[in-house]
Amino acid sequence: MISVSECFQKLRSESPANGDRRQCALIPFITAGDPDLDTTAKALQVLDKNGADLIELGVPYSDPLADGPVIQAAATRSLNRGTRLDGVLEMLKTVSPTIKAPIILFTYYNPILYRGIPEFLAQIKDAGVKGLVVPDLPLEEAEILLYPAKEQGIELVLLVAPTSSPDRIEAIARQSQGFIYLVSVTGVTGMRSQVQTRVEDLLKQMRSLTDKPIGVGFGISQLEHAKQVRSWGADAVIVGSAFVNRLAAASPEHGLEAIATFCQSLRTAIDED
Ligand SMILES: O=P(O)(O)OC[C@@H](O)[C@@H](O)c1c[nH]c2ccccc12
Repeated sequence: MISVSECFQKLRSESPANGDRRQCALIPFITAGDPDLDTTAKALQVLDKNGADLIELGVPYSDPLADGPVIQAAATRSLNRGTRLDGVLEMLKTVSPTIKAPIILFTYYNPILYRGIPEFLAQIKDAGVKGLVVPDLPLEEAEILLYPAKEQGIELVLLVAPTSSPDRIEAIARQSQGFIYLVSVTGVTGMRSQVQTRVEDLLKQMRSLTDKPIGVGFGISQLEHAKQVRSWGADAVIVGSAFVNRLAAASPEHGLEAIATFCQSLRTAIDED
């Protein structure tokens, strides 16, 4: 499995010479263990086969402060089933060699601190994880995680909020590894009726500060949203709640079918001229 950065380099190298029709990565997010870890393993393979370039996998947590109702409910269901980090990593160890999309693990900071940074990083590396997002890790503390992660070949992706000042955006862009996660709206994750046009300005502003890939997430739930974000020049479109919602269907089989179809339709929408 290639790294997060290599994945974006590959996409850029595949973009047409004129450069304006950049390839845009599709990054789905799902919550591990919802409805169960077997289905998560299958879901990762389904997403990989249906157009995902990278995949975000959320470790369920009891206090997901940055998450909206859909992902909070998924985390609760998963925790109630007994999903724990060790089980997620054990599942990943068997699945990651079978998929090409780099896995980006999503976890809040507490579980990392509880396990200890060196131990945590060694275990996720062993499981085949290539990227890490810790939504509640402030930039000021990112370094204590960023450098040890780098040593393990794991790229720590930092988040830019729409309210971040230009200086802060510049500092985050400099530190972020793999790509920069531009959060499109203030508030929590969750499907919204449209993407804020402010994202277009923010993307332009960030382009002038860095040439690192920029992924846009939060509220993207329609094919139109994905096309719009891509037309604004994003290097990746991140979709979470809309996948989590579809996976939580009447049965695991229905859920897997639903995310396969949705992933394929997003892929087509993003690649269309
Ligand atoms: O769910 P949305 O609105 O599509 O947004 C993606 C988001 O779910 C995913 O990237 C994510 C899940 N949990 C997070 C916590 C913080 C930032 C981002 C996330």
